[in-house]
Amino acid sequence: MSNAGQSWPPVETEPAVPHPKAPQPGSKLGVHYSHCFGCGDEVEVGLHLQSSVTDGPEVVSEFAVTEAHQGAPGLAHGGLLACAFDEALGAAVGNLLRKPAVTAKLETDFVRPVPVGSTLFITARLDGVAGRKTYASADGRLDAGDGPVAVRARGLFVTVGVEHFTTHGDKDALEKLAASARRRREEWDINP
Ligand SMILES: CCCCCCCCCC(=O)SCCNC(=O)CCNC(=O)[C@H](O)C(C)(C)COP(=O)(O)OP(=O)(O)OC[C@H]1O[C@@H](n2cnc3c(N)ncnc32)[C@H](O)[C@@H]1OP(=O)(O)O
Repeated sequence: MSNAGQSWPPVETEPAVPHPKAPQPGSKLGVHYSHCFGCGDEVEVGLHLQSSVTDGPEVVSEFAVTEAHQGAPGLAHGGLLACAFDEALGAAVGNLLRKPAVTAKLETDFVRPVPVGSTLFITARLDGVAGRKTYASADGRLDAGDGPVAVRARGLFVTVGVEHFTTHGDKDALEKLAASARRRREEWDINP
Protein backbone atom coordinates (compact mmCIF):
# COMPACT_ATOMS: atom_id res chain seq x y z
CA MET A 1 0.00 0.00 0.00
CA SER A 2 1.34 3.45 -0.84
CA ASN A 3 2.05 5.91 1.95
CA ALA A 4 1.28 8.83 -0.38
CA GLY A 5 -1.74 9.88 1.70
CA GLN A 6 0.24 10.40 4.91
CA SER A 7 1.31 13.93 5.79
CA TRP A 8 4.92 14.67 4.79
CA PRO A 9 7.01 15.94 6.46
CA PRO A 10 5.29 14.49 9.54
CA VAL A 11 6.20 17.48 11.74
CA GLU A 12 6.28 21.22 11.23
CA THR A 13 9.48 22.17 9.38
CA GLU A 14 11.42 25.15 8.12
CA PRO A 15 12.51 25.29 4.47
CA ALA A 16 15.83 23.51 3.90
CA VAL A 17 18.16 26.27 2.77
CA PRO A 18 21.24 25.02 0.87
CA HIS A 19 24.64 25.91 2.33
CA PRO A 20 26.21 28.94 0.58
CA LYS A 21 29.06 26.65 -0.55
CA ALA A 22 26.81 23.82 -1.70
CA PRO A 23 27.64 22.56 -5.20
CA GLN A 24 25.84 24.64 -7.82
CA PRO A 25 23.27 23.23 -10.27
CA GLY A 26 25.17 21.45 -13.03
CA SER A 27 27.88 20.17 -10.66
CA LYS A 28 28.73 16.48 -10.75
CA LEU A 29 29.15 15.02 -7.26
CA GLY A 30 32.14 12.77 -6.81
CA VAL A 31 32.49 9.63 -4.74
CA HIS A 32 32.12 10.65 -1.08
CA TYR A 33 34.03 7.56 0.14
CA SER A 34 35.70 5.06 -2.18
CA HIS A 35 34.54 2.11 -0.03
CA CYS A 36 30.90 3.27 0.11
CA PHE A 37 28.59 0.52 -1.16
CA GLY A 38 26.33 3.15 -2.72
CA CYS A 39 28.85 5.22 -4.69
CA GLY A 40 32.37 3.94 -4.02
CA ASP A 41 34.64 3.20 -6.97
CA GLU A 42 36.56 0.53 -5.01
CA VAL A 43 33.50 -1.64 -4.32
CA GLU A 44 33.31 -3.93 -7.34
CA VAL A 45 29.75 -5.13 -6.78
CA GLY A 46 28.55 -1.83 -5.30
CA LEU A 47 25.82 0.33 -6.77
CA HIS A 48 28.18 2.94 -8.29
CA LEU A 49 25.61 5.73 -8.15
CA GLN A 50 26.62 8.82 -10.07
CA SER A 51 25.02 12.02 -8.87
CA SER A 52 24.75 15.63 -9.92
CA VAL A 53 22.98 18.75 -8.71
CA THR A 54 20.11 20.18 -10.71
CA ASP A 55 17.85 23.20 -10.29
CA GLY A 56 15.42 23.03 -7.44
CA PRO A 57 17.91 22.37 -6.02
CA GLU A 58 17.68 18.61 -6.37
CA VAL A 59 20.22 15.82 -6.70
CA VAL A 60 19.79 13.36 -9.56
CA SER A 61 21.53 10.01 -9.16
CA GLU A 62 21.81 7.37 -11.88
CA PHE A 63 21.82 3.72 -10.85
CA ALA A 64 22.64 1.23 -13.63
CA VAL A 65 21.05 -2.07 -12.56
CA THR A 66 23.25 -5.09 -13.32
CA GLU A 67 23.09 -8.86 -12.73
CA ALA A 68 24.92 -8.24 -9.43
CA HIS A 69 21.79 -6.47 -8.15
CA GLN A 70 19.17 -9.18 -8.80
CA GLY A 71 16.52 -10.52 -6.44
CA ALA A 72 14.25 -12.50 -8.81
CA PRO A 73 15.82 -13.51 -12.14
CA GLY A 74 16.28 -10.42 -14.25
CA LEU A 75 14.86 -8.04 -11.66
CA ALA A 76 16.49 -5.73 -9.12
CA HIS A 77 16.38 -6.73 -5.45
CA GLY A 78 14.14 -4.41 -3.42
CA GLY A 79 16.68 -4.13 -0.61
CA LEU A 80 19.33 -2.91 -3.02
CA LEU A 81 16.87 -0.42 -4.48
CA ALA A 82 16.29 0.85 -0.92
CA CYS A 83 20.07 1.14 -0.59
CA ALA A 84 20.23 3.19 -3.78
CA PHE A 85 17.60 5.55 -2.40
CA ASP A 86 19.42 5.81 0.95
CA GLU A 87 22.53 6.87 -0.96
CA ALA A 88 20.64 9.26 -3.25
CA LEU A 89 18.75 10.92 -0.38
CA GLY A 90 21.91 11.06 1.75
CA ALA A 91 23.82 12.66 -1.12
CA ALA A 92 21.13 15.34 -1.39
CA VAL A 93 21.13 16.06 2.35
CA GLY A 94 24.92 15.95 2.75
CA ASN A 95 25.86 17.91 -0.34
CA LEU A 96 23.16 20.57 -0.19
CA LEU A 97 23.36 21.23 3.56
CA ARG A 98 27.05 20.31 3.97
CA LYS A 99 26.47 18.87 7.43
CA PRO A 100 27.14 15.25 8.39
CA ALA A 101 23.80 13.47 8.77
CA VAL A 102 22.79 9.83 9.07
CA THR A 103 19.63 8.04 8.01
CA ALA A 104 17.25 7.56 10.94
CA LYS A 105 14.24 6.38 8.94
CA LEU A 106 13.77 5.26 5.34
CA GLU A 107 10.47 4.33 3.66
CA THR A 108 10.19 2.92 0.15
CA ASP A 109 7.26 2.35 -2.21
CA PHE A 110 8.02 -0.15 -4.96
CA VAL A 111 5.64 0.83 -7.74
CA ARG A 112 6.86 -1.26 -10.68
CA PRO A 113 9.61 -3.84 -11.28
CA VAL A 114 13.11 -2.62 -12.14
CA PRO A 115 14.73 -4.90 -14.76
CA VAL A 116 18.42 -5.74 -15.00
CA GLY A 117 19.87 -3.55 -17.75
CA SER A 118 17.72 -0.57 -16.87
CA THR A 119 18.97 2.68 -15.38
CA LEU A 120 17.07 4.26 -12.54
CA PHE A 121 17.09 8.06 -12.52
CA ILE A 122 16.60 9.02 -8.86
CA THR A 123 15.66 12.64 -8.17
CA ALA A 124 16.04 13.60 -4.51
CA ARG A 125 14.95 16.81 -2.81
CA LEU A 126 14.96 18.31 0.69
CA ASP A 127 11.45 18.74 2.08
CA GLY A 128 12.17 20.54 5.34
CA VAL A 129 14.28 20.88 8.44
CA ALA A 130 13.25 20.72 12.12
CA GLY A 131 16.26 21.20 14.38
CA ARG A 132 18.66 18.32 13.69
CA LYS A 133 16.07 16.53 11.55
CA THR A 134 16.03 16.86 7.77
CA TYR A 135 13.24 15.30 5.74
CA ALA A 136 13.94 14.32 2.14
CA SER A 137 12.12 12.43 -0.60
CA ALA A 138 12.94 10.96 -3.99
CA ASP A 139 11.39 9.41 -7.11
CA GLY A 140 13.15 6.81 -9.24
CA ARG A 141 12.18 6.74 -12.92
CA LEU A 142 13.01 4.02 -15.42
CA ASP A 143 15.59 4.76 -18.11
CA ALA A 144 15.04 8.54 -18.32
CA GLY A 145 14.45 11.53 -16.10
CA ASP A 146 10.86 11.60 -17.38
CA GLY A 147 10.39 7.80 -17.52
CA PRO A 148 7.76 5.92 -15.51
CA VAL A 149 8.13 6.03 -11.72
CA ALA A 150 9.31 2.65 -10.41
CA VAL A 151 10.23 3.50 -6.80
CA ARG A 152 9.52 6.33 -4.39
CA ALA A 153 11.23 6.88 -1.06
CA ARG A 154 11.33 9.31 1.80
CA GLY A 155 13.59 9.53 4.74
CA LEU A 156 14.57 11.28 7.93
CA PHE A 157 18.22 12.26 8.30
CA VAL A 158 19.60 13.39 11.67
CA THR A 159 22.57 15.75 11.82
CA VAL A 160 25.41 14.32 13.88
CA GLY A 161 28.77 15.56 15.09
CA VAL A 162 32.04 14.10 13.88
CA GLU A 163 32.18 12.02 17.10
CA HIS A 164 29.37 9.85 15.69
CA PHE A 165 31.88 8.51 13.16
CA THR A 166 35.01 8.58 15.36
CA THR A 167 33.22 6.77 18.21
CA HIS A 168 31.35 4.15 16.19
CA GLY A 169 33.37 3.88 12.97
CA ASP A 170 36.97 3.59 11.72
CA LYS A 171 38.77 6.65 13.08
CA ASP A 172 41.92 6.22 10.96
CA ALA A 173 39.96 5.86 7.72
CA LEU A 174 37.91 8.92 8.71
CA GLU A 175 41.03 11.02 9.27
CA LYS A 176 42.33 10.10 5.80
CA LEU A 177 38.96 10.99 4.30
CA ALA A 178 38.92 14.35 6.15
CA ALA A 179 42.48 15.15 4.97
CA SER A 180 41.46 14.39 1.40
CA ALA A 181 38.38 16.67 1.73
CA ARG A 182 40.61 19.44 3.11
CA ARG A 183 42.89 19.10 0.07
CA ARG A 184 39.80 19.54 -2.13
CA ARG A 185 38.86 22.56 0.04
CA GLU A 186 35.39 21.20 0.80
CA GLU A 187 33.47 23.15 3.43
CA TRP A 188 31.43 21.24 6.01
CA ASP A 189 29.63 22.41 9.16
CA ILE A 190 30.39 19.71 11.70
CA ASN A 191 28.53 21.03 14.77
CA PRO A 192 24.88 19.95 14.69
C1 LIG B 1 28.09 13.76 0.87
C2 LIG B 1 27.64 12.70 1.80
C3 LIG B 1 26.84 11.63 1.14
C4 LIG B 1 26.46 10.60 2.16
C5 LIG B 1 25.59 9.52 1.53
C6 LIG B 1 25.46 8.39 2.50
C7 LIG B 1 24.09 7.79 2.43
C8 LIG B 1 23.96 6.68 3.43
C9 LIG B 1 23.50 7.21 4.76
C10 LIG B 1 23.40 6.07 5.76
O1 LIG B 1 23.02 4.99 5.41
S1 LIG B 1 23.85 6.42 7.40
C11 LIG B 1 23.89 4.77 8.12
C12 LIG B 1 22.57 4.29 8.63
N1 LIG B 1 22.14 5.07 9.78
C13 LIG B 1 22.67 4.87 11.01
O2 LIG B 1 23.55 4.08 11.23
C14 LIG B 1 22.10 5.72 12.11
C15 LIG B 1 21.98 4.93 13.41
N2 LIG B 1 21.20 5.72 14.40
C16 LIG B 1 21.82 6.59 15.21
O3 LIG B 1 23.04 6.72 15.22
C17 LIG B 1 20.93 7.42 16.11
O4 LIG B 1 19.71 6.78 16.34
C18 LIG B 1 20.65 8.83 15.52
C19 LIG B 1 21.98 9.62 15.31
C20 LIG B 1 19.89 8.75 14.18
C21 LIG B 1 19.78 9.63 16.49
O5 LIG B 1 20.33 9.51 17.79
P1 LIG B 1 20.62 10.79 18.70
O6 LIG B 1 20.82 10.27 20.10
O7 LIG B 1 21.71 11.62 18.13
O8 LIG B 1 19.31 11.69 18.62
P2 LIG B 1 17.83 11.38 19.12
O9 LIG B 1 17.58 9.95 19.38
O10 LIG B 1 17.51 12.38 20.20
O11 LIG B 1 16.99 11.76 17.79
C22 LIG B 1 17.06 13.10 17.28
C23 LIG B 1 15.67 13.41 16.78
O12 LIG B 1 15.37 12.51 15.69
C24 LIG B 1 14.18 11.76 15.99
N3 LIG B 1 14.38 10.40 15.49
C25 LIG B 1 15.48 9.64 15.60
N4 LIG B 1 15.27 8.44 15.02
C26 LIG B 1 14.01 8.47 14.53
C27 LIG B 1 13.20 7.53 13.82
N5 LIG B 1 13.67 6.34 13.48
N6 LIG B 1 11.97 7.90 13.48
C28 LIG B 1 11.48 9.13 13.81
N7 LIG B 1 12.20 10.07 14.49
C29 LIG B 1 13.43 9.73 14.84
C30 LIG B 1 14.10 11.78 17.50
O13 LIG B 1 12.78 11.56 17.93
C31 LIG B 1 14.58 13.19 17.80
O14 LIG B 1 13.54 14.10 17.53
P3 LIG B 1 13.37 15.46 18.41
O15 LIG B 1 14.59 16.28 18.11
O16 LIG B 1 12.09 16.07 17.91
O17 LIG B 1 13.31 15.02 19.84
